[in-house]
Amino acid sequence: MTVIATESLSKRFPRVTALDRLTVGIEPGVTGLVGANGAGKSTLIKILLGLSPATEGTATVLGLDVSRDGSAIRERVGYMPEHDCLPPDVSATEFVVHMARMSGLPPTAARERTADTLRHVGLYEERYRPIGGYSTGMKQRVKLAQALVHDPQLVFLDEPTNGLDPVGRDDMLGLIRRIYSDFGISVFVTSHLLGELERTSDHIVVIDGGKLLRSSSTSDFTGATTTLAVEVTDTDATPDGTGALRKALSEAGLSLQADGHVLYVEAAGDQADDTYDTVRDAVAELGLGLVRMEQRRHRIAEVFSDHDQQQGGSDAA
Ligand SMILES: Nc1ncnc2c1ncn2[C@@H]1O[C@H](COP(=O)(O)OP(=O)(O)OP(=O)(O)O)[C@@H](O)[C@H]1O
Repeated sequence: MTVIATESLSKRFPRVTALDRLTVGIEPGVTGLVGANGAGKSTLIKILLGLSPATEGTATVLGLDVSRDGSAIRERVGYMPEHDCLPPDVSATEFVVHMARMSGLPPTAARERTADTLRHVGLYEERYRPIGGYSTGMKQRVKLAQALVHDPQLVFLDEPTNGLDPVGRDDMLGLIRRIYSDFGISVFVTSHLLGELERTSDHIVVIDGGKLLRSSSTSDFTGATTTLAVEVTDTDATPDGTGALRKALSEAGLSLQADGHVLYVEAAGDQADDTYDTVRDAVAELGLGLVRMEQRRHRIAEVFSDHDQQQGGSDAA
């Protein structure tokens, strides 16, 4: 089943086109929407929630039409907004129970679901303290809890790692991953940071200036290359282990490049197994320690820079 589908979706403000004929289909799972500030991410979420009308085109969420069925969509979907929107004087429990009641849960179910959800996001101990005294990370967790409390089929998370330190970011990304793996709730999460979506999402949609740049599975983005990354330790006998290995592999006829302590060795086609053996034997012969030998993977940032270069090339032509 397609969770989200848009067809030539556009949103024009008087001075700016926030979405420009966006056509995309999203399946169940964790999907990352990546784009720079102003790319149109929040605008898309607001249209998908039925909160803001599109200028042109159509969109469905869980098979429901955004232009007609906004309230039915919002019953089935959770939303974690980007900006701080929490009342400072109430506790996490009071706030999340209130949001659960607003979503139509009866009082007892609202209390039970609130306790479960706050436990899931790691706020159980602090749940009776006023939100005003919470750290940014705790506030983000309250926003996540209120998006999950009514047991939606899908959640929209708008920049959930905003303002978090590296540890808080990792924790939040782990929580997001578990929303789908533990509860089967599909996730549509936005970020301007490529690396975090690469780790968290099954599928990635990239937009820029409201236009679709690419939509594909994360493994397609980061697909393994035919290059082998090799890193070795130095020894007393061979103080420049990388240099010695580089020389030995060149002499063995392999094509390679060095980047700091990492050697990138071409291992394409039928010769790939032989290349692995040659590297292994050379490392053993030099008496070096092998830190890693693995297929190098693309990083999403490289896919972007390739794309930029292609764009630049065609513009110039
Ligand atoms: N209500 C509005 N009126 C006029 N322009 C708007 C409005 N909302 C958004 N825009 C413009 O539409 C473009 C896309 O904004 P949007 O908030 O969707 O981007 P975003 O990708 O979510 O970025 P950010 O992460 O900075 O929020 C921006 O140029 C923004 O200034």
